Amino acid sequence: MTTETAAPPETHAFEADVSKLLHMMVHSVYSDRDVFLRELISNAADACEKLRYEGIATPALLGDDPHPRISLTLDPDQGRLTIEDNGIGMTAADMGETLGTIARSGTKAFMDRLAADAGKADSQLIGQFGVGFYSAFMVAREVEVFSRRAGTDAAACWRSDGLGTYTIAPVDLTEAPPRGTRVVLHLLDDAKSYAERFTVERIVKAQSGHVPVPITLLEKPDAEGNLVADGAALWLKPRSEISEEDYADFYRSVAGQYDKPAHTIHYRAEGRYEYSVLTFIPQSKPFDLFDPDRKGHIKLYVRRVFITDEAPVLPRYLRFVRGLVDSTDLPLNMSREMIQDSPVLAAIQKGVTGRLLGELQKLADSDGDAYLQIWENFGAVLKEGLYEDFERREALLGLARFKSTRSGDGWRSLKDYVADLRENQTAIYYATGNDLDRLSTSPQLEGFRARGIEVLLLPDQVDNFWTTVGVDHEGKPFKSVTQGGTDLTLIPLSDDTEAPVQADSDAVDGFLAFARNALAGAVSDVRVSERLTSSAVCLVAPESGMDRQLEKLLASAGQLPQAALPILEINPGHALIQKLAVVEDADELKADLAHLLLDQARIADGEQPSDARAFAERLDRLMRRAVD
Ligand SMILES: Nc1ncnc2c1ncn2[C@@H]1O[C@H](COP(=O)(O)OP(=O)(O)OP(=O)(O)O)[C@@H](O)[C@H]1O
Repeated sequence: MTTETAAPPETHAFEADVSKLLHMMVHSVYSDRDVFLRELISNAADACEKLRYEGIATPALLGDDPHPRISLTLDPDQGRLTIEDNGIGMTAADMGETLGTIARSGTKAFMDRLAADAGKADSQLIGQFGVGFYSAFMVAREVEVFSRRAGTDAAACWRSDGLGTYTIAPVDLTEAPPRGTRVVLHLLDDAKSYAERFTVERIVKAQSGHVPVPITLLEKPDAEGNLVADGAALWLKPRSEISEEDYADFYRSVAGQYDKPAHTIHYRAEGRYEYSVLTFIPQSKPFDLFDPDRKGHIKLYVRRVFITDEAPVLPRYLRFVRGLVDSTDLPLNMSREMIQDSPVLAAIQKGVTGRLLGELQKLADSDGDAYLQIWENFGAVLKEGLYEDFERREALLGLARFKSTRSGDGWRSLKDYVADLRENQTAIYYATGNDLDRLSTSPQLEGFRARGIEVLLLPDQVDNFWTTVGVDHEGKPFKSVTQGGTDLTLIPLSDDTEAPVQADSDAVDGFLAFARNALAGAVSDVRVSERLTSSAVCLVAPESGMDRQLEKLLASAGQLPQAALPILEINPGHALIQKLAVVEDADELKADLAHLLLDQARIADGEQPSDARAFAERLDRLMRRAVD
């Protein structure tokens, strides 16, 4: 059988982004060029898995060659390395779509980072992201891809020197694999060692030993092939037979990560449903951790057949976990969409989520330092579960670690917090913000410090949300230090704290009334504070109102028409307030000072004065008075 080969190759220009990427690859100073082989083997394995999946519905695609395989053929004389698979293959149109554009989401993220770094070709970045097919140009002066899509009678060749253009042309069927893809690398002079057995074998063993497709190595084009990786599914082997390196290697190939796993969880669930789980918690934050789509990365297999990595195997707040679940019970011939809605998948999700949280708790109990490393990387994501997963809120609260007015450089658990509750303390106090340093010096904390009451300092955006959903712990509600009254007076001052000086309350009341009037429209009330010991003023939210930080966040996102007016709290023991309270007949000065005090409280909260011009004028008047 032959195809029409007369058509001349069509020349195409790479997408602008691809050209940029290629330029970088070619001029890369990245020392670990070996990664190109992992990328190409992983593409070949993906192609085999895609075929395995399509072969379920259309067994004819597999023909008389049902077993997936990858071969690596070396040609040291010609300086060539060929990677061939009998997977799904590509049509000429597929090649145009996938090998001239950037398909890979990781590569897109890589390009974004590159753009953000003003085009600096940082070799570290290549290592961090991996850049798929194009990494071939780190070692090759020319790349040819011969491919034949399963079930078709046509083959095509893609060819490029990586310098701006590529060609696609139909080729005779004898030039392509009977099914699948052959990638031929014409190696650069300084990359000829990639056509040597020793080098290639070492790299495969180190990087791709656990891809679920067997890999054979041919030392020369016509040599006998040697098996260098058996394609056995690592996750189905007993734990006792798997070394830490095996796990780390598998993690890198399954997760496309370049670090080591911080924690590995491998087990087989037996009972109503049977499935194997092999998951990893990365050691560093993946680049897409805070992408808005919050996509998970667990691959779903059914009896060793890769089905999808889009299924919601884990809740979104566990999206940092990498790995796979292989189910025995899901039917293989179900569409991906139906699988997503299947009760079996729901049961698996429940089981795996519970187990992962349980394992994290075990780690927290047995190796606090290792656990804290995980929390530091992923705590902000796990806390989303406090908001979204009511059923596991207790478990998640148990896992949560916090910075607090007592944590110093360490972290505090709620168990620690509750153990140190002060007499009469009925709530767990917290302050939210986006800057830990500013939070820890905020005036609202003064009264709590004076009473030795610990305040949790919550700097992540998600903290503004979960704290509002009625969370409590051991019967103690969470309460914002900037919200409503505090009843702090019921809690005694610490022994080393002097009782605040109380000013003549009539005079203070008079000033409060004056300030209420002067600041009408800017605050909802002006009142005496229990929170302050050294600062003169602070702003708080009304008792029934939203926490101030959340309100600001929602208002700035346009989700609140207008933030509610705050309450200005005044420290009656503060020298300035005491003096101000007894000033008579100087209403203009007192009004200026009341406004300046309000602006001062806003600034302490990380805000701007409400009217910059009026603020400057008031300050100007005051400074003139001071020097007159
Ligand atoms: N051996 C192959 N067989 C079939 N298709 C391939 C093969 N190699 C590459 N491709 C196609 O080219 C595309 C681009 O490959 P590339 O490695 O750049 O990204 P990717 O594999 O899609 O990325 P990711 O690893 O993030 O999924 C692949 O998605 C696939 O469609």
